[in-house]
Amino acid sequence: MNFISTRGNAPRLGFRDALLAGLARDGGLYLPETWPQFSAAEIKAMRGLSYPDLAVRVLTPFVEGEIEAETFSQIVHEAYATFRHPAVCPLVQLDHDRFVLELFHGPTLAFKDVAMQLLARLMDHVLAERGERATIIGATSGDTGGAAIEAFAGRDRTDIFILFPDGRVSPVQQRQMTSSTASNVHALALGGNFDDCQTIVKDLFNDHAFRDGVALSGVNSINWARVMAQIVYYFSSALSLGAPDRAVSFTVPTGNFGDIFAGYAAKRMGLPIEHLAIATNDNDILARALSSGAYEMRGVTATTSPSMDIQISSNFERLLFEASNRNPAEVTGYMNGLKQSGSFTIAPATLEAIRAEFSAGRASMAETDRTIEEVLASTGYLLDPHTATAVKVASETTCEAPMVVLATAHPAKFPDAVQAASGRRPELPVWLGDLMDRQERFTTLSSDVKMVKDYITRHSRAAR
Ligand SMILES: Cc1ncc(COP(=O)(O)O)c(C=O)c1O
Ligand SMILES: N[C@@H](CCOP(=O)(O)O)C(=O)O
Repeated sequence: MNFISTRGNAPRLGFRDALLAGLARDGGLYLPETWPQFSAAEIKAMRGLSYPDLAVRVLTPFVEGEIEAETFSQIVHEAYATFRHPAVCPLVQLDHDRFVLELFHGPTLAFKDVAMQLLARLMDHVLAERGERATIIGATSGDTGGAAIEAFAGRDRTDIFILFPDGRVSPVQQRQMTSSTASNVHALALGGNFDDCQTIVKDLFNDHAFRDGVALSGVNSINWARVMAQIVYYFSSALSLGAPDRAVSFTVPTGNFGDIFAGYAAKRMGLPIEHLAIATNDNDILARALSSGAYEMRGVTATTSPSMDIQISSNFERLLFEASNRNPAEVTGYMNGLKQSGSFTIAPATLEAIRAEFSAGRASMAETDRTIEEVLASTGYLLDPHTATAVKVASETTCEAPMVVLATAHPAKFPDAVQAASGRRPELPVWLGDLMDRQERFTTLSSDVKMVKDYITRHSRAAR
């Protein structure tokens, strides 16, 4: 299996090189040259597999020929042994046709752990095989950072630098990033918002001398392996609800579009998905884009679902590539427009192709609060604010198939917002009970690419 860039001007890579590359050298995002296919009979044969065994089955086509089968299976099993629920990603029924897919049973209580625990082990394996080191960079609006730090802490072949927007993440998210005692971890608090952090990350990848000089690698969902790992829970939940004999729909709280793009990938691979609904908060650029065809940046609003406070939704580029019949020139035109003027207009045929697969809706902060309160009152289930945006959008989505809402974070990551909405204060699990007493260690920098570059050059052991 080879991987190609959405911008059509970077080398095709095998899995291991794509894994280490992060962003393609032409500024695009890698994705598989062709989608692996599972027949209905093959999907039926997946019923009853444990989550790690299912992950091996679903992901093998992407890594075959690049990572030896037994090694891959061992890495996958180790990754999911870090989860505190035997099902890894359990499905909980809210009422007769509404389900919540709990993705927060990993070490940092967010869906990011599902991919990050695997990614870190895969990178470690490839770097050890090659006798190399790498500099890992990531931008976060709160959850990616904690999950990446947890997964990479103490790994000898990597130094990790996480850029987070100062004052715009929840106190729990911040402490998860800043309380690591590992010497290879660097939490950097930057002025500005998540988009500013993400832009710096992309600028560093696009500076080829710097990128090569520090062996830069990325852990955001611009890295194909992140999205790849997230495909598995679409399979696990759909299988529990009767796939392939019955179709399933999903509503996904969306920011950078990595999670929902994994759902799209599952569908391309043969999983019967009727509908994919994008849920946004007040930062509703995706909902506006699907409705009008104009992807237009406005200022970022700080909300009670901070991890979705995003305007530059990176993986939307992967969808534009797919929906344009894999036309790199069209995608490059859109991305140039976004860089130059903060907007682009999606061509009618491409927009139609997107609308055939996706719908989108938004939940304001007041609507999110009301949803948390109502669901607690009617079912006894406590939602986090990100998941609540999706429950609200799911309630407005018409489809035949049962609806699965992705629960992307544990409510205890956002105790103030959840308490304000519901009157109930969610507690951290016992094993994380001392988190807020742990010592913080982080560096504050201005949102300036040169300062970040200097900091990394001084602290990365991969710098040549
Ligand atoms: C809790 C939570 N929900 C939803 C999202 C949005 O996911 P994605 O960026 O993959 O669209 C994020 C951040 O990515 C998140 O941390
Ligand atoms: N919401 C994310 C933003 C980064 O998304 P990613 O999936 O591309 O890493 C976060 O919590 O950091």
